[in-house]
Amino acid sequence: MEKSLLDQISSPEDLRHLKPDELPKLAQELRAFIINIVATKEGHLGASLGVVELTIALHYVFNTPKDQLIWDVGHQAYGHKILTGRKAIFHTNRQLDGICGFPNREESVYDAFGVGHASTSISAALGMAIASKLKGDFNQHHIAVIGDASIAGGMAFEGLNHAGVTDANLLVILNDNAIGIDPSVGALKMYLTNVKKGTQKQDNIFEALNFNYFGPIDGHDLRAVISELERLKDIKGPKFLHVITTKGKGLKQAEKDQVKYHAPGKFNAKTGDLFETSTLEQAPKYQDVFGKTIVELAKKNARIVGITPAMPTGSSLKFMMTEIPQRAFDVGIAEQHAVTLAAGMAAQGLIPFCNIYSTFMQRAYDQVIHDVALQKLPVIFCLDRAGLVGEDGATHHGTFDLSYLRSIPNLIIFAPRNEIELRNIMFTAQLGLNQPIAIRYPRGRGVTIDWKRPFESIEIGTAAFLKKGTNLAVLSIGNMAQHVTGAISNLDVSHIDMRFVKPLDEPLLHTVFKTHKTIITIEDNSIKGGFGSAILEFAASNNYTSSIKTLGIPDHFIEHGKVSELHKRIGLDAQSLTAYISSFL
Ligand SMILES: Cc1ncc(C[n+]2csc(CCOP(=O)(O)OP(=O)(O)O)c2C)c(N)n1
Ligand SMILES: CC(=O)[C@@H](O)[C@H](O)COP(=O)(O)O
Ligand SMILES: [Mg+2]
Repeated sequence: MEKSLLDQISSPEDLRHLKPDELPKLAQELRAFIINIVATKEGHLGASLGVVELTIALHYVFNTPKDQLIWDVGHQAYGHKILTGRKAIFHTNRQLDGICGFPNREESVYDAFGVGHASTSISAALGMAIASKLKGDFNQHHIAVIGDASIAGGMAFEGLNHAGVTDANLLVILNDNAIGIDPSVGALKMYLTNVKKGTQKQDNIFEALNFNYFGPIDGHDLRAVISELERLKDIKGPKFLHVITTKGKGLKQAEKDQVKYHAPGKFNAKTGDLFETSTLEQAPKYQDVFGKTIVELAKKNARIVGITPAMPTGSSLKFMMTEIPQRAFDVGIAEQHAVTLAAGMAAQGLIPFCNIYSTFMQRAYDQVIHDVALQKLPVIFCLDRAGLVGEDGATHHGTFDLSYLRSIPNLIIFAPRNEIELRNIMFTAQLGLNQPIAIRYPRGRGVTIDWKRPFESIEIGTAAFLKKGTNLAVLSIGNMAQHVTGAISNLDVSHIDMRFVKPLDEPLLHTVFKTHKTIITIEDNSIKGGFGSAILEFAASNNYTSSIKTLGIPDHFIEHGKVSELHKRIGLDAQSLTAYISSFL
């Protein structure tokens, strides 16, 4: 049987030997290959389908890996991975010990920069361009490919602003498909829509920033994209190419329902139809408990507002955006702005629930300290995707929040062990705490099917004694309590769900330390500086000499894989915990 074009490509070198009129067939094959693998192995789909032609054109025209190609976020880089020597292992994408779902410098020389979080590509590419120049290499190209939602992130603008006053050999390609995970928002989106209509070319915002602006061009017209890139190669200095694409291109359902097919889960590769899994008799996702509870609370309390930076679907704030649109805000990929916006609202007496994935909150650290905590503004942070998130891997695990938040004065930190606790702390927080609170909860489903129970308020700084035993006490935080409950069912040990990392339930801790010789802390946050560290500090400052063991995320970045596999690997699954705890009895 004749080899397909895709089978003949083990590196972009091979691609560059193809004739231009062979490229559309290659695009077809590449698209089919991505669809086939993602249909069974899961992952991000729509974004990679949308840039198939652009990916081929970039590797065809530029001399990668010498020329540096940087994908913003990197969820659209599947075609890039497949064309750069990873076709044979692409079926391991995002799986334990398989390749990473995002470009990763350790994985390939073609992955010029590690990504996962949005809006970093322009700064990174500019840094490389400046470095090339300082090293005396004037022939290297530096290309950042950034989406329309990511270019609205503050950091992207900071990069453009700097690049515009340099003579760096930088090409920024805007992949404009008018959608992020959810529809793009904001004035820039409206501006780009007008540019596409041809009404706003003369006062081009990118030209105003000293970029040479080209486009917009059809990003699925391979011939047009290649000829434009060839032309731009010879133009020095900062250049901007505006490319119009369709997210999900080539799969009917993915083009039609771009939100669902951003990362659709398993689907039928032939028909494109999703495999619906029954959710009957399953506990709800934490995100849905958040989304439904905020609506319930906001209907009774007109001061409640909801904020999400570009994750209405992922956070389930979309429920409030549908039911109470005037009080629910998607601010785009703008975590820093989301936090300070919440601070401003709180300063005026509103009750903002600011929902940010734990990993993306890392972006807004100064805003949490300077704009919220220092002024004791009662913002309610809901940090979704805390702990290990699974297949997105190291860039996305929410395993640092307890460490980076715990040192901030005035901030209450709470982690629910189940959905009821999440509801009740949301209820408690909106009653008025006069200070900010961070509520962190995990990705995925909880444990309580009948989660919608009447609200009960939670006394700040109180733990829950779940099991009484002798000599050894396990102190857990958040949904790690579920692992511990499973692990100790046959052991004579105490189990306390501490609930609050700050303030700690000190009266209860005094009792625990006085009555147990061994204390084991368990968290799905970094061991360094997290919940266990708080207990160590408590013991040291009270001169307790009990033996304290801290379990949690070890001091290295955790790879991708199923959450259950990762927990097992680091000894946080119930079975490993049983063995560990038993060794002290
Ligand atoms: C700092 C940060 N916030 C949020 C996200 C989650 N996220 C991943 S992709 C994405 C949308 C990106 O849209 P766009 O740049 O237009 O690319 P497209 O998916 O359309 O190709 C978002 C919000 C992220 N990765 N990083
Ligand atoms: C690429 C990216 O950052 C998002 O698409 C992320 O993968 C979403 O994660 P969830 O699936 O947990 O919403
Ligand atoms: Mg987009």
